[in-house]
Amino acid sequence: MRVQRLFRQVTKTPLGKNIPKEKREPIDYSIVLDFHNIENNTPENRELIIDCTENVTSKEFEFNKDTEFYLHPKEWKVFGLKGYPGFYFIRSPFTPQQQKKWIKHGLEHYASPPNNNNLNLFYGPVHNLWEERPLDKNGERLPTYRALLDKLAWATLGYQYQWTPRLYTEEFYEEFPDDLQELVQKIAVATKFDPYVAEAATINFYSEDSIMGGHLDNAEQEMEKPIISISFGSTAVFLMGAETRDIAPVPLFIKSGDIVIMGGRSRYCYHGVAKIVEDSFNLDLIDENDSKDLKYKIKWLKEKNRRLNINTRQVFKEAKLGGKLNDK
Ligand SMILES: O=C(O)CCC(=O)C(=O)O
Ligand SMILES: [Fe+2]
Repeated sequence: MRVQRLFRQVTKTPLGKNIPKEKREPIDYSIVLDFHNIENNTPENRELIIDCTENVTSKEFEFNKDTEFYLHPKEWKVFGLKGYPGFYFIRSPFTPQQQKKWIKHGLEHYASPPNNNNLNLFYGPVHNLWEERPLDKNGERLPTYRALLDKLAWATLGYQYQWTPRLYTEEFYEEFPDDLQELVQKIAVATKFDPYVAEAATINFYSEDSIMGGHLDNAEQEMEKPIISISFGSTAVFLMGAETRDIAPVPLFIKSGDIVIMGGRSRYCYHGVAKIVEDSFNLDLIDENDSKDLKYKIKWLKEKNRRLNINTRQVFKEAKLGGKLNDK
């Protein structure tokens, strides 16, 4: 993906010396498609944007109400991308308060045992990533497991994806969270991908220097159902590629709360994250009145321009959800 290079900042001099952040050559984001600011797009990108809001939100959904987890669907703004039938972009359908609910869940439950994460591989199950530790012998409070938190890169829900053999097996299954299931099933109804059962999810934790190389998600037996991807925190430049690597991808911004649905053709396309935009953390998430715990998590996200991405998949053609669906 050559486009990827456009978002790579030069951080070192030719002699290998670090260039301080404020002295680095700024990145030019003008070619990045922005669903939040339609008028500001280049004419080429403007051509690619299809407003699907009417089609999606004028329907009478049985869930036509706001909840503590998302806004009323009539407030949703939904877009498609020309040439990618089955791709949808929902502009954040969450208030800052609702975004924080998902962030809290993501950081507390989704990233903790029995769900697998990248830390477990080295350190065994870490149950208390966020907890304050007991006072030390001088009565000083020890910090949280900061060093470990800094290394948190991914967690898995439902059928636990096995990264090395690149597969899911029925034996590695953990309960899929109901709130997330509920949300993505509503999104699937709205975008006509129902029935949809999220059987697995990956949670990705990005920080200011993270990228995700171009890849295909094709370990799922069921490829006709979309990947539903929800992000919080800082803004990413996402690259929506094609079926082969030699076709240039479309770069687009994903901001805090935005939802990307990769169904249809886009389900078979390469994609990746080229850049976490500098100083792009969603400042609406900062609220002095929040609990101490929540403020700590938000501060942790903001300090390294972090981004939390949750993406769900249906794994089996006949959804099994760990045997749960057969019990009914
Ligand atoms: O972070 C994102 O927006 C994309 C993540 C992704 O493509 C994946 O986890 O497979
Ligand atoms: Fe992916």
